[in-house]
Amino acid sequence: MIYTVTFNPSLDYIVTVKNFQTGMVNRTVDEIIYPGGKGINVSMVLKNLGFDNTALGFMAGFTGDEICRLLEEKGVKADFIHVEKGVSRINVKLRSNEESEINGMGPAIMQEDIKKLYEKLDQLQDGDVLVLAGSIPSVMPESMYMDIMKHLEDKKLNIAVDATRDLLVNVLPYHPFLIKPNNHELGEIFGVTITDKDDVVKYAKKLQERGARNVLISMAGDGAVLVTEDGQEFRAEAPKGELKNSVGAGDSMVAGFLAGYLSTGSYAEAFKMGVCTGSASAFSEELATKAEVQALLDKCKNLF
Ligand SMILES: Nc1ncnc2c1ncn2[C@@H]1O[C@H](COP(=O)(O)OP(=O)(O)O)[C@@H](O)[C@H]1O
Ligand SMILES: O=P(O)(O)OC[C@H]1O[C@](O)(COP(=O)(O)O)[C@@H](O)[C@@H]1O
Repeated sequence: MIYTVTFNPSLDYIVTVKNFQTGMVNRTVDEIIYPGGKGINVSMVLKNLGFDNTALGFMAGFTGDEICRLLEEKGVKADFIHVEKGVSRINVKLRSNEESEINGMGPAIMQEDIKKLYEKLDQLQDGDVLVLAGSIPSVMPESMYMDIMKHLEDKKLNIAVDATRDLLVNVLPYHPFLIKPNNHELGEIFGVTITDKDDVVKYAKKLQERGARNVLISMAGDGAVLVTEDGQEFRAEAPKGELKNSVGAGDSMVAGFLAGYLSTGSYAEAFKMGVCTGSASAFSEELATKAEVQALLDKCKNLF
């Protein structure tokens, strides 16, 4: 089975404003709400690609109820823990001359809620895939994902982690199957700015030296790089197309990579599938469908 964990789900409120001006009243010309949060997006795309999975995590308040309702409407299996205080986030994605995001910090999660999550995770079996993705509420320790991996150390799981800074770096000694920082997040870890693919490979390998098995680095419109545990290295330019909504492109890439790997056992195929799923979501208003991904795979054979 595949499980995703989203500590900090969201409603993504995507608004378009012409010529956004700070300090002024701005009015939207388009607005839409999607369920979001990194693990949830991975679950939705895996479902679109035909991979049964369960979304785990924490929900709170009326926004949490709406996220659950939207997921049910989409047929995504979910088993969330409802926390007592606060509300799940509404993350604002502002599209104007530039894209800006305001992501909330999320409601507090109590120790007894964490205990309930561990009870669910204790049901995982050898061979299962677990995705730990996204930020955690600001009051929680940056060791959270590491603590989960440590707790599950005796099971033979493939664990993917998509997080930033210490939340990610702390898991490396526990040998995550996959990590997927983007090039900016990779640079942030080492205190450098990374733009070219030689540097991406250099720093991705440093994360492998610290324990990561496979490191997938996304570079938005500049493509992606993968370094694998068996010493292979893959680079690709991004597929060309009209950018419609990049929110969730990274999460789609994680879902595509896992789907590709689970169906073929090949890192080359997983990489292609990851890149094309990320781009198919970027070229679509909503998250990529299987047909959109397949069309891009067919069109982009020359990129790989
Ligand atoms: N503008 C774009 N054009 C083509 N592909 C894109 C674009 N933006 C994102 N993608 C695809 O989605 C993947 C993940 O995007 P990225 O923005 O790097 O992730 P994240 O959202 O995690 O920062 C990229 O590697 C690429 O394949
Ligand atoms: O948990 P974080 O890091 O605040 O990110 C949450 C946000 O990221 C998203 O999961 C999208 O992520 P990507 O664009 O990186 O794929 C949104 O749905 C959500 O609002």
